[in-house]
Amino acid sequence: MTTTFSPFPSSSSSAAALINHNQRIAAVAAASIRSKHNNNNNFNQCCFSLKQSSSTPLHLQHQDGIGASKASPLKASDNILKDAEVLSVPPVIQDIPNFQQDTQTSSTVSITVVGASGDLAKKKIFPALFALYYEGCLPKHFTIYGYARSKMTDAELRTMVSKTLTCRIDQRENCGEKMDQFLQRCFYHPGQYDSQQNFLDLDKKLKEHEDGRVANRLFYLSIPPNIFIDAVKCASTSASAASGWTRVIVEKPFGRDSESSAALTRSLKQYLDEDQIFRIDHYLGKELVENLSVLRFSNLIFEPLWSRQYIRNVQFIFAEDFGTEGRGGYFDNYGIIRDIMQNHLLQILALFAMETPVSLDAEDIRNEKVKVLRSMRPLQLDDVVIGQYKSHTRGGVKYPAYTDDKTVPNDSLTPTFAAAALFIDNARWDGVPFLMKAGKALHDRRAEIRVQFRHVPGNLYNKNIGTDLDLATNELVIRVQPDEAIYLKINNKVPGLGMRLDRSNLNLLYAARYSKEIPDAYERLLLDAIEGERRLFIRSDELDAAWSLFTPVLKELEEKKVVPEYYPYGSRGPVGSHYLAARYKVRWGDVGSEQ
Ligand SMILES: NC(=O)C1=CN([C@@H]2O[C@H](COP(=O)(O)OP(=O)(O)OC[C@H]3O[C@@H](n4cnc5c(N)ncnc54)[C@H](OP(=O)(O)O)[C@@H]3O)[C@@H](O)[C@H]2O)C=CC1
Ligand SMILES: O=C1O[C@H](COP(=O)(O)O)[C@@H](O)[C@H](O)[C@H]1O
Repeated sequence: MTTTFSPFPSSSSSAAALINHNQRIAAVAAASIRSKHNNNNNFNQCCFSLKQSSSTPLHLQHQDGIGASKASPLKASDNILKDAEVLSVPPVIQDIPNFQQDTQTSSTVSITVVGASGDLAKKKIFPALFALYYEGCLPKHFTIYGYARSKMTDAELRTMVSKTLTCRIDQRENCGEKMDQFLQRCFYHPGQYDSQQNFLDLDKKLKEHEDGRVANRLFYLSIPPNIFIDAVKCASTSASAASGWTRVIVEKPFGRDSESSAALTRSLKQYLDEDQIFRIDHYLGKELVENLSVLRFSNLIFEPLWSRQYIRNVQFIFAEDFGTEGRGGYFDNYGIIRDIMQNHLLQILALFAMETPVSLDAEDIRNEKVKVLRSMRPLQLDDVVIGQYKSHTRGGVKYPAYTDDKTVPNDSLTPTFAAAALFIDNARWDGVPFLMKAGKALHDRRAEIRVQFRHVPGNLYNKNIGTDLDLATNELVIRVQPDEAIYLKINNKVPGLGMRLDRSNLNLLYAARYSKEIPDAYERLLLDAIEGERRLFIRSDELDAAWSLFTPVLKELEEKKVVPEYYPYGSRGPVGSHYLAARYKVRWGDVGSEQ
């Protein structure tokens, strides 16, 4: 018997019954198809995949037998959904993921982490690969190679990687064993990034592991951008897959302005086709960013409000409560606008503001995102405020200034904070300010989207609200991190005989609602790259459009040597950001007691 969570009241709703019935049928079908395809492989016990073949419409696929067997009644008092109960789009099983099919034909995937000795590889890439392995999401035949100039043996790489691996809080079972098994699949090849011979030697080793199977190869460029092209050239000419696909994940920064980004794209395309290039923006892999489209397009209540008619302004806020510690050398050449706004925040904005795509196919979504970006006005200098953190002593602890970093010049004007007002000149968003704010060394860490709705016209309760109508407008907050949540601020009557209103939140706090730990963005993105799912990766025309919005103002800031407003480490950032917001009659939603 199957227990399916339904949003409708028990069996009284025929619509609910129909959905449940369809889900059951689909789940049974899924289980039977899976059992055919899962023979002989141990993977895919709990991975979801959103993948569309070229010929079939897109469906959310359940690859784990959800609903097929586990019965776990939902207690009225227990608001936490068990994995098996999560409501999903009814699964229609028409499209078996590539690598599930691959295992049928005994293909392999070799993943080479180029720059394996580096910070990102240790912090994110190896742990994400292990998490995928742990969850049974990697194909049966896979090999992981670390590649870098540092001298290391396989055993040394394994020791290095093992220090970075953790088990999920809710899945510690057999973790040590799984780690050992995973580490046995990790190898190391030392080499220069511009040496064809070193990559030929890697190719030989990969072939030995591939053992005559159809060989798919994924290269993850986790190296500084100045050596991207050398590595791509060598990997593509000397270590491409002979029989299967070859894909390359490219890390940001994708250039530092329109020209350098276009030059990078041109160089990459000398060696790779666009569909081999996976430009990563890890914010697109974050759970709540993924959920943005679900929220909009699968709930009737939001989409009709999603326009200038009801939305006063939208805010994209990124804050870190630590400085550039350890990355000052990289950061000083880029600054916060390039590091966070031009990519992470702008990508979220595009997803937020796009029209309904024709389907969930990668190209349909990316087409809509490009249209938004191309409808935007290039950012004006007047609409930007920049800041840089300075040293601050609190509680006897001295926090450094940005320029205290040895790798940062003493007279650096590089912004570690920026606020900006952007506009989308299309019918849906004409005149709506889209405000962005991003900063390091601020008082807290957060990433969120805030949607402030218009005032209620002729509000009967205005006199109960007080003079500040702005405070009484509805606000939808999508908190990307930390403590993932979606909440809607509403006005509510305070219980009692009088008529007093207050603001309350309709709150979906993920930790209270879902028991499963949220996967790291890199897990989702690596899995997608292995599956060939491009939806969450940046296409070259998106990148061009994104750069053309920011390049002129970045040039102006540099040419005019605009001095940033200095703010103390651990503060709320420059006051200039409030003046900027006020110019557009906006108040930042993250300020004040009721956030
Ligand atoms: N670290 C992070 O949090 C994030 C990083 N990124 C991006 O990911 C990529 C990798 O970042 P990260 O791991 O921090 O980078 P690192 O500076 O740690 O470099 C990675 C590896 O590249 C090699 N390397 C470093 N500098 C040079 C050089 N000048 N010439 C040749 N090889 C060099 C080193 O390996 P060896 O000496 O062994 O060859 C190093 O271990 C970068 O593009 C970065 O912008 C993106 C988002 C976040
Ligand atoms: O890309 C980057 O992102 C990190 C923040 O990522 P998060 O997932 O930890 O929020 C930021 O610290 C870094 O400067 C930037 O390059």
